[in-house]
Parts: sequence; structure tokens; C-alpha cells
Amino acid sequence: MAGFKVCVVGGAGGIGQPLSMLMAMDPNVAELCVYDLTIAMIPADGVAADLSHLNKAAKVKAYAFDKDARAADVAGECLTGCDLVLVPAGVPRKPGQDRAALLDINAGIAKNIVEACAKFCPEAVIALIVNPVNSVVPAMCELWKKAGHDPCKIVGVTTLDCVRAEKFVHEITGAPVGDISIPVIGGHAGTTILPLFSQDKAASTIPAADVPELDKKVQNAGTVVVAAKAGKGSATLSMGFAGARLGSAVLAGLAGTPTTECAYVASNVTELPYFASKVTFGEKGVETVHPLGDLSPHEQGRLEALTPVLKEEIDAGIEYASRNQFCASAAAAPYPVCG
Ligand SMILES: NC(=O)C1=CN([C@@H]2O[C@H](COP(=O)(O)OP(=O)(O)OC[C@H]3O[C@@H](n4cnc5c(N)ncnc54)[C@H](O)[C@@H]3O)[C@@H](O)[C@H]2O)C=CC1
Ligand SMILES: O=C([O-])CC(=O)C(=O)O
Repeated sequence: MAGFKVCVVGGAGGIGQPLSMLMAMDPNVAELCVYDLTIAMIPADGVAADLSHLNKAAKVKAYAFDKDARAADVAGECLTGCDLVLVPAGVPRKPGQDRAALLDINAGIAKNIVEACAKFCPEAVIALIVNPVNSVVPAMCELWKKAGHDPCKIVGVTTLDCVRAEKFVHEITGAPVGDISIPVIGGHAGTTILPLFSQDKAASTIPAADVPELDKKVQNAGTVVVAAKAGKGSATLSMGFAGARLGSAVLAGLAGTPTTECAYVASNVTELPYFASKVTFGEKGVETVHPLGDLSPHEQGRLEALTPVLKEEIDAGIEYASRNQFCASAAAAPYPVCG
């Protein structure tokens, strides 16, 4: 097997624990780092000790850092040599909040981690789960570019939208879940989530009149979980599952088996500079960002309506990047001041 080093940042959190478990079970993983803060509810040491007893090949290590530490100063041993860094570190939303409300706090958390990746593992694929994905990913890609690195290494994780769409189509059609594959394009919040039911054999049998409601159900699925958890967080287990599907696809690609999943990346398939569509992961990470393919009239109308909404959220991320920068040591080229 490939012998990759993987880090889960926020690895002791609600998503981080199941995600760490599933990544520890991936035969391509030789070393798994569970990275969290010393103030995490469960110590990273405890999560790693627990996972280290799985009879799987991965060696599991824990790293815990002070909440005020700059990761670029302290996380060298943890991040150096990583092939994939999965980032579910961040605050989840509460009932009544939308994902965009998390931007200020979560962009700061993401920046601390991503600048450390720029310093210690600039060749790794960095998969950002932290919300709001629509803005945090552009913000981090723009900062990454400013520091002289390749923004294609940063990927926004939207796999949960595909997982949900596939489950709902299975429930309606009875088609085997393993045969259902629904691309979900656009972004990861509200109307920017656009499932392409017309592109799947089973889903395309669903009457056109029923599609708008099903489309809405996928868009609102995160909010349904937030409401059901009643202030105690958002989707964690299904997100751990979805994050591992994306993580394992990236590792399969790095190991020489090109593998395709939807992801939110720097893109030129539409007029927007960041967009979720099918992405093939290969030996260097993102290999191909695929065009959208044929859309039904409903999907075409939805694409037109979501474009200005997603643009605004992308712009919020670009604006964040315009007033921030990585510390000098995270830059590939000579870089003047520490931000
Ligand atoms: N992309 C997607 O589809 C989804 C994204 N999310 C997002 O994922 C994020 C995490 O959600 P949960 O796991 O439920 O939250 P959580 O609060 O259970 O876990 C977050 C973990 O991150 C850690 N953390 C915070 N700041 C950190 C830092 N600077 N360095 C390292 N670790 C740090 C915390 O100590 C905690 O253990 C949220 O922003 C949430 O909105 C949640 C579900 C789906
Ligand atoms: O709804 C949330 O805040 C968490 C999330 O992104 C999802 O479950 O899709």
C-alpha cells in the first residue's frame, strides 16, 4: 500500500473523531496525526490512544497545541511530510445561524492552519471542511497564492451534499446505493448547492415535477441536522463518512489510481473563480476539473439563480484575503512582513 501520512486538524472534534477513525482504516495510510487544541473536549492524546488499537496498518499519533499558538511555529513535526491534511477544525453553527455567520471566526482558524501547511507541507492536498466553505476556500486559496504556492492544492469538501443526494435518491427509487452517483455542483450553502439529478440513471427516472422538492431537501439537509441537534452542533458522523470518502479518493489518486469526486476548487468551468464540480484526483492532487455536462431546464435555471449568490460569498473570501497574509516563514518566495 502507498504509505501516506495524513493529518486531521480538529481531529478530536465532532467530525474529527469519526473522520480520523475512517482514515486510520484506509490501507493507503501509514501514519495518521490527530491534531487538536489542548482545550479540546476530548484530548487528542485520548483519541489517538483509542485509534492506535485498531488492527490496521496506520500508526496513530497525537498533537495538541495551545489555542493561542501560531501553528507555523509549533506544528512542524506534525505537518512535515503530510500528503493530505483534512481540516474539520472550526466552530459549527447553531439553530437560526447560517454558515456565512461563521466566516470571521473560522477563517482565522483556517488561516492559522493553512499558513502552517504552506510552511511545512506545501505539496500536500489540503481539504477544508470548515464552514463557510464557499468563502473560506477562496480566502485560503488567495492567501496561498499570495505566498507563492499552487492554489490547486486546496480543496473545499462538499462530498456530504453528494452523499445526501444519493441517499435520498435511493430512498425514492430503491436503486442500489452503490449504483447511484449524483454530482452536486456550485457551493456548499443553501441555494448554492445544486444536485444534478438529471445526470444519474436512477435519479433521472424521478418525475420532473418532484425534482424541485428533492433539490430543496438536499439544500436544507444540513439545517435539518442543526435543528435536530438543538444547539449541540451540526452534522458530524455523516460528515466524517463523507470526508473520508473524499480523503480516500485523494489518496487513491496520489497512489496512481485517478479517482473522481465533486469538490469546490479554483475553477474556470463557469464565470466564477471557485466552483464545485467533478474533480479527478491524480498523482499530484487535483488533476482535472470537469465541465458541468448537460443540465436539465430546472438545473440550468438554478445555476443562473445561484451564480450571484455564490459570487457574493466568494467575494467575501477574497476580501478576507486582501486584508490578511501568511507569516513570512510560510512563503515560498521571499516575503516581506509577518501578518
Ligand atoms: N463541509 C461540510 O460539508 C461540513 C462542514 N462542517 C463544519 O466543520 C467544522 C467543524 O465541525 P464539528 O466537528 O462539528 O465541530 P467541533 O467543535 O465538534 O470540532 C471542532 C474541533 O476543532 C478544534 N479546533 C478549533 N480551533 C482549532 C485550531 N486552531 N487548531 C486545531 N484545532 C482546532 C476544536 O478544539 C474541536 O475539537 C464547523 O465549521 C462546521 O460548520 C460541518 C459539517 C459539514
Ligand atoms: O449545516 C451545517 O452547518 C453543517 C454543514 O455544512 C452540513 O451539514 O452540510
